[in-house]
Amino acid sequence: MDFKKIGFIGLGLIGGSMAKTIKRIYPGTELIATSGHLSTITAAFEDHTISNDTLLAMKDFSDCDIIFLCCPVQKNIEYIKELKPFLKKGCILSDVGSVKGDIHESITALELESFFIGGHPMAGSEKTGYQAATAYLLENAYYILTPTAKTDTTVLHAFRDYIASLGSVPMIMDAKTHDHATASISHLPHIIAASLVNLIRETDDENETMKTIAAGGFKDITRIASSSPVMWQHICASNREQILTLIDRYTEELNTMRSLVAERKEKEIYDFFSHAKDYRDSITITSSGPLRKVFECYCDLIDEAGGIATIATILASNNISIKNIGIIHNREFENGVLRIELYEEEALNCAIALLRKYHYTVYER
Ligand SMILES: NC(=O)C1=CN([C@@H]2O[C@H](COP(=O)(O)OP(=O)(O)OC[C@H]3O[C@@H](n4cnc5c(N)ncnc54)[C@H](O)[C@@H]3O)[C@@H](O)[C@H]2O)C=CC1
Ligand SMILES: O=C(O)C(=O)Cc1ccc(O)cc1
Repeated sequence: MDFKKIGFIGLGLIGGSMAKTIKRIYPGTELIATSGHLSTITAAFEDHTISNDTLLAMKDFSDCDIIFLCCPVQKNIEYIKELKPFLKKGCILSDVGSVKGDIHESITALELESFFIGGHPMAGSEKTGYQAATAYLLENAYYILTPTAKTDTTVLHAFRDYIASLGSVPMIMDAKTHDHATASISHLPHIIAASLVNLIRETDDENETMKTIAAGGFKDITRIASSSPVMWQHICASNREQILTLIDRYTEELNTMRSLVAERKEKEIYDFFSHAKDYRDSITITSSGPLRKVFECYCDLIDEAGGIATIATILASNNISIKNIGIIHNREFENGVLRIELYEEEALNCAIALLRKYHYTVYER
């Protein structure tokens, strides 16, 4: 299937990243977009991602082969009604929203099932807006597709292959399974992060002692509390039932822990953390998705001129190619450490053994 012209309604972090990815991989595809703000359209026109430089009406999307709805979830649903009269025959209507049940209900009510394939890239960040969009955000990320009962199989496969050609990893499932899973692994965590931040905001003293000394753990677990409030307001309204069930289940979990602490049940408290650790350790951590495994180690730099060159020479003279190398400073390595990325596991293991042989301190994570 040849997708020559693609439209975006909403061009923020996700819509903008989709558009930039498509332009990178298929520079000949014409992309058009509308958004809440003209400045977004101007920016995307000026960087040559889209071909229009004004806000568009729904009729302007009538010759698109694919239309991606990329606004907050309830706004996407509103747009479907407005778009209906202008969908050309064979156009694929899709979305990138974090909730799928609601939009499928509207699609059914509007008898648009043959046009619609729901979508949800499982990547993103706490940032918002076109300025945060990148042509690589969705690379290697799972991209869930939720077809309708009336989606043509050939069309579904063509769309799935197109998503794969953009570098994401398509996964087909039904809307209910999607909403149940995302309520657990995404929606509840965002609620917990925000509630934790609000708790600290409300209980901190006038010197902001808590905010000042907030350690890495607090920052790690609350990064997503910086996400768009309007986006999360829409998600909570749209996946209401699943989220309510999860909040109840989580409240039970907290109450159980509360009782264990109150009753000083040391063995059970140990088990609580130990079970969590084992399960968390079993979750593969990759930089942005399921495919990319990073083969990296961290090495203390000896403070002398040519320190990096010495390490590079040791590796090169043993036929180990370096994929990436650089000094990083973070919470864990405040004074800086050399991050070395290799191409494969065997090379990583050899590099670690070699560097240790030369008395470097090497950290694996
Ligand atoms: N932020 C993330 O990490 C992820 C978000 N999503 C989903 O992607 C969708 C978009 O989210 P983001 O790109 O993060 O948000 P964003 O805030 O970066 O962009 C939203 C876009 O929708 C437009 N918009 C908002 N209200 C509008 C209105 N009333 N009329 C016209 N345009 C309007 C904005 O102008 C902007 O172009 C949401 O449905 C969200 O659930 C999916 C995966 C990850
Ligand atoms: O930044 C993060 O870790 C996220 O969790 C981003 C995110 C937000 C919403 C989604 O529907 C999917 C991914």
